[in-house]
Order: sequence, then C-alpha cells, then structure tokens
Amino acid sequence: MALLRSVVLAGGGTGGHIYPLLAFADALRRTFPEVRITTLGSPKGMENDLIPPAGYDLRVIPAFQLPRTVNLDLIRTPDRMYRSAHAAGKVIDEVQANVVVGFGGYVSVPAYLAAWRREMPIVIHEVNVPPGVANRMGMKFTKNVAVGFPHQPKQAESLRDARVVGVPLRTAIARMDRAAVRPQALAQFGLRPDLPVLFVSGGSSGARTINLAVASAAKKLAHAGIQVLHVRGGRNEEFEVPSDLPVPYVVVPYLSDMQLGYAAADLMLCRGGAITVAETTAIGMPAIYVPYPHSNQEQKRNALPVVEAGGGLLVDNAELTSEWIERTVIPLARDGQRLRQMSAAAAAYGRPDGDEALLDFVCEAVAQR
Ligand SMILES: CC(=O)N[C@H]1[C@@H](OP(=O)(O)OP(=O)(O)OC[C@H]2O[C@@H](n3ccc(=O)[nH]c3=O)[C@H](O)[C@@H]2O)O[C@H](CO)[C@@H](O)[C@@H]1O
Repeated sequence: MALLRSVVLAGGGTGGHIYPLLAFADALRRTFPEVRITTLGSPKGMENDLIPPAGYDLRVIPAFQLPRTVNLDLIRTPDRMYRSAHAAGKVIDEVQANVVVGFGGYVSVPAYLAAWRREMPIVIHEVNVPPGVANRMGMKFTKNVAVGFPHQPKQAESLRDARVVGVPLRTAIARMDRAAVRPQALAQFGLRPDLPVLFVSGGSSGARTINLAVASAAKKLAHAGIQVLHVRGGRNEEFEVPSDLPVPYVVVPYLSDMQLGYAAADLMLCRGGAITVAETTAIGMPAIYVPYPHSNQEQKRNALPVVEAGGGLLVDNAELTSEWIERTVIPLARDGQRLRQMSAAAAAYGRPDGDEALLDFVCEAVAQR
C-alpha cells in the first residue's frame, strides 16, 4: 500500500510560509500523483491569493493568533484555539489524512494540535532562527523537524537534532536556466540587453526603506548606465521615480512570476527573508542583503553565511542611503568579473533540491509509524 495517502499541508500569513508549502505540494504531486493534497489557511493571509490559483484545495479555518504580550486576548485564547483545532480536525478527518506537514504561521498550530490528538505523524519545516512561535509549539508534539539551512541546528537549541533538507523552492525558480530565460524576461519588462540590471525586492510584503532609498538613487543609477527592476511590494505605498531617466527604471507592484525578475537581473538588492536567501543562492544570484531590523536578527542570520561564503554583501537598514548605493552598488553592478565570482560563491552555498529532500523526510516519518 502506498505510504502517503492523503496529506494536509498547513502554513500561512506571508509568502515566506506559503511558497515553500506550494513547492512541496508540487513535488508531492509530481512524485505521487495519486496522493490527495489539502491545504489549511487562515481567512486573511496571502494563502488566499496564492494557493487556489496554484490548483490546490485550500480550506480556511477560523483565525487564531497567539498573543505576543500578556493582555485580555490571553483569556480568550483557549476558546479560539479549541475552535480552530476543531475545524482543522474536521478537515483532517474528512480527507482521511495520514500525515500533517506544517510550515509555520499561526494556522499551523491548530493543525499540529488536531494531528497530535489523532496520534498522526507530524512533520515541521522551519526556516528561521529563532524558530517561529507556531513551529515552536508544534515541536512539543513531534520530533520530525526539518530545517532549511545548515546554520540553524548550530544556532538554536530547539533545532539541534533537526534534519537539514534545504527549502522547497518553486521549480520555475530553482531549476531555471537563467541564460535561456533572460531574453524573454528582459523583453517582458522593457529592459535593454546591453546594460546591467539591478533587481530590487523587499520580500513578499515589500520594504519601505529599500523602496525609498533606491528610488532616491534613481538618477545616479541611470546615469551610471544601470537599469532597475523594482518590485514595490503589496502593502507599500507609491514612491516617485523621475520620468526622464536615460535608461529604464521599471516599477512593478508584485511579481507572480518571480523567476522572470531573477532571470533579468545581474545583481539583487533585497531583504534577508529565508526563502529569498534560499532562492538567490539556489540560482547563484549575487545579492546585497538589507535585513529587516525588527525581527530578532533573524534575517541577518539568514544572509550572513552567504556573505561569509562570498556570495553577497550585507548592509544595515539604517545605512542604506542614496550615497551608499552610489558608493557600493553602482561599482559592483558594473563589475562583471566580481559579479561572476559572487554568483559562483552563492551557488556553492545554495541548494535547489529542498522540495525532494523534504519529501524523503516526510516519507521516512510516515514509514516509522
Ligand atoms: C518581515 C518578516 O518578518 N519577514 C519574514 C517573512 O518574509 P517574507 O514573507 O518576505 O518571505 P521571504 O523573503 O522569505 O520570501 C518571499 C517570497 O516571496 C516571493 N516573492 C516576492 C516578491 C514578489 O514580487 N514575488 C514573489 O514571488 C519570493 O520569491 C519569495 O519566495 O518570512 C520569512 C520566512 O519565514 C522570514 O525569514 C522573514 O524574516
């Protein structure tokens, strides 16, 4: 009998939890086409925009957020948690799931709780240090913990025994032949093939500091012959870019086909979200990382090993100014040889097979039952 029969995947909130879930779902469908795949999401997370178009069954269960401080919400929490876990359990029973795989985000907690009550195998995939709150709770119910990066077990006690599997990445990104896709990508964005392209992205929600700093350097970049492809990000307001620039500066709100951005780019300027770092390294993209400063240094921890390996640069959020861009980004974007070296170093650190490695780990966890 097949090992995997019906799999429930839980993860939500931002792109950082949902894209690995989707990439894993794709690997599952590719390898075991007969397995039933069901995803659990919360009512307002980005999963509602991303999962149904990818062709997967999304079941929305009542929202439940762990309060970060001691307040009145703490009193209401058990009741909300019970309602969410009950809803997750109903889905698990209906689809007769035989394993739950969670990627973090609040919606994973009720899934872990419901699976634990049913004594089902649970697998957790975690990409951050420190691990997210939801996955930390989940770790009370299972020892099957997989992580995205080799630094994680060394830096977090709770991840000491975790298996390093890499991050499941969309195949369109991880297995892309950048040189082959580049002409189409440049044409799509109206970019020229004879000048370098700086690709700017603040992660799945965008980053105000990055947006304002790069836009304020637009003239300097353009006069240095550097084209810009700038993803503004969903929640970020407009910013001004001069309209009379001598070379293209293209602003897009969000890229569903992120691989086209990567294919067009020679250099990236981005936050240090775990999935972003996994993607840039898997494809050997030289990058300047500007870690989000308000999250326990987690993004700095993601980017630092890549930078130490020679695959990128790191700059503090507060230091990213128009002058810094002029001093550092412009010479780098024009230095093809250095970019090639950084690309090779990034690629040596990255891995494109996280989807399959996690699938192996899930199969092992189910087989051990
Ligand atoms: C501020 C914050 O707390 N950020 C966290 C959040 O980041 P965030 O949600 O930004 O996630 P990541 O940077 O890890 O990944 C962003 C994902 O969005 C995709 N993308 C982005 C822009 C776009 O236009 N199109 C597109 O497809 C990227 O290709 C990538 O797959 O989750 C990560 C993974 O848990 C954490 O490491 C980050 O610290």
